[in-house]
Amino acid sequence: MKQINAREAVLEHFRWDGGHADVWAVFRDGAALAAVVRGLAEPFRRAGVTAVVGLESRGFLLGAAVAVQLGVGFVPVRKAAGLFPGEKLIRETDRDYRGLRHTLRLQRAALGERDRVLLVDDWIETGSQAAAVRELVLECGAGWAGCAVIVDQLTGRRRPALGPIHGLLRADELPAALHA
Ligand SMILES: O=P(O)(O)OC[C@H]1O[C@H](OP(=O)(O)OP(=O)(O)O)[C@H](O)[C@@H]1O
Repeated sequence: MKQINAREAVLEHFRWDGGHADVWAVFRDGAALAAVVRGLAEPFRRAGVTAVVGLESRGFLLGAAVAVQLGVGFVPVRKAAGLFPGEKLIRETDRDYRGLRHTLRLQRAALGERDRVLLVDDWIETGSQAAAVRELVLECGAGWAGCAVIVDQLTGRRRPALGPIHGLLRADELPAALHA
């Protein structure tokens, strides 16, 4: 498979549809998906990461792929619905980019004090969901390695606590023509 640059891969395949970002379109192309996964993993290869955490739903796909790149396991954070066995830690988020609050769940046995955790997601905007994930991770006694995201649109107060944040692109780098 031809190797392409992660940023170029996103810019080529990313779509706006009815005013909404369609990040799934990036994943349909095998070379683009591979480039994005490598690009997300790269800044954290020597960061001592022992586990990747991913948020339902796109964070599941990307997080598991980045975990394989880093040679570590994947830990899911699920939203309210869906079977999720065992003891859970639970956090309510502040309002996210859609004005919604979510109930996030993490299996208590998934992480411990020896872990250093990287959050992988497609997009960060208000950081409300990432902040709740970080609280869950810390409640397990694990350390925080930062965030790897495709699009970094985070401004404001949450940035220092969630960092380092490595984004492949800033939201203002996405082609304006595609906003239509
Ligand atoms: O920075 P915030 O304002 O908290 O928003 C970022 C989160 O929102 C999106 O997920 P979404 O809730 O749309 O779920 P999805 O992946 O199932 O579409 C995105 O994948 C992040 O997880």
